[in-house]
Amino acid sequence: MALSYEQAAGRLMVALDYPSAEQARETIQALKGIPCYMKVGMQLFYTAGPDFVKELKSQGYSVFLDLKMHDIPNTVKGGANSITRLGVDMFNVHAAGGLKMMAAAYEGVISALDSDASLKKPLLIGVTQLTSTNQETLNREIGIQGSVEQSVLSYAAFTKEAGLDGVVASPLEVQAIKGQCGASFITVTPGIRPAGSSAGDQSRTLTPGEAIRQGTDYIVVGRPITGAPQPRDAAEQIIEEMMK
Ligand SMILES: O=c1ccn([C@@H]2O[C@H](COP(=O)(O)O)[C@@H](O)[C@H]2O)c(=O)[nH]1
Repeated sequence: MALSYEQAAGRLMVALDYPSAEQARETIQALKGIPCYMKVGMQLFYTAGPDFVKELKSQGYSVFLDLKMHDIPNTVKGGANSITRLGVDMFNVHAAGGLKMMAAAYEGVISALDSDASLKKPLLIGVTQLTSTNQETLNREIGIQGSVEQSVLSYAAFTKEAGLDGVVASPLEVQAIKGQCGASFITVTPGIRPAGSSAGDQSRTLTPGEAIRQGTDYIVVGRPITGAPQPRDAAEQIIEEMMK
């Protein structure tokens, strides 16, 4: 079924990969009124910090804090507790940290919710194989044998077992993930490239329309919007394509 404008925009996550809050604010201003998700990653968070997340929340945005935690379980539990208290709508950990680490992240979320009844439960997502990873990198450099899809599905199974809400994967793996883990298991898919745009460092890509037709829940788009001469026009074109 075709998506409405609101539905499509709500499934678009704009990656605010900027070196300063000021630069991110320019894009936020350009996109004003578009009810998209905002994704804050390492580059922006390490410079602008929790205050910037709070600023986005005060403007009414849904926020995905993409810090991809990967550490010992106790540390990740503490990190998940702090992130939950920040009030984000979604955050993630690397599935490569293992079942215990992911379960600890979940415990961190629950402990934060238990300590403050006003908090909302964020979606907790496991990163499978980065969308920049191709078959050769996986086998030769990362040292995991088998296909990228097999590895993604294996991580997705452990992510589900740990009680998380879904995974980050490429749009190429969405159908297999949904087939294995169920339709309600959330897929968040970067590696989105509108036709004709440069792949850059992304290896496993589809266009916005193709990703939606694969059944993904959220598409993550950075440079095709932030690097466009008119970011608002680029975002509107992507939303239009998602609605077809
Ligand atoms: O596997 C992953 C996980 C996260 N990302 C993040 O998504 C955006 C994509 O940005 P583009 O400019 O559209 O390539 C970026 O913030 C990544 O850190 C990912 O690409 N792949």
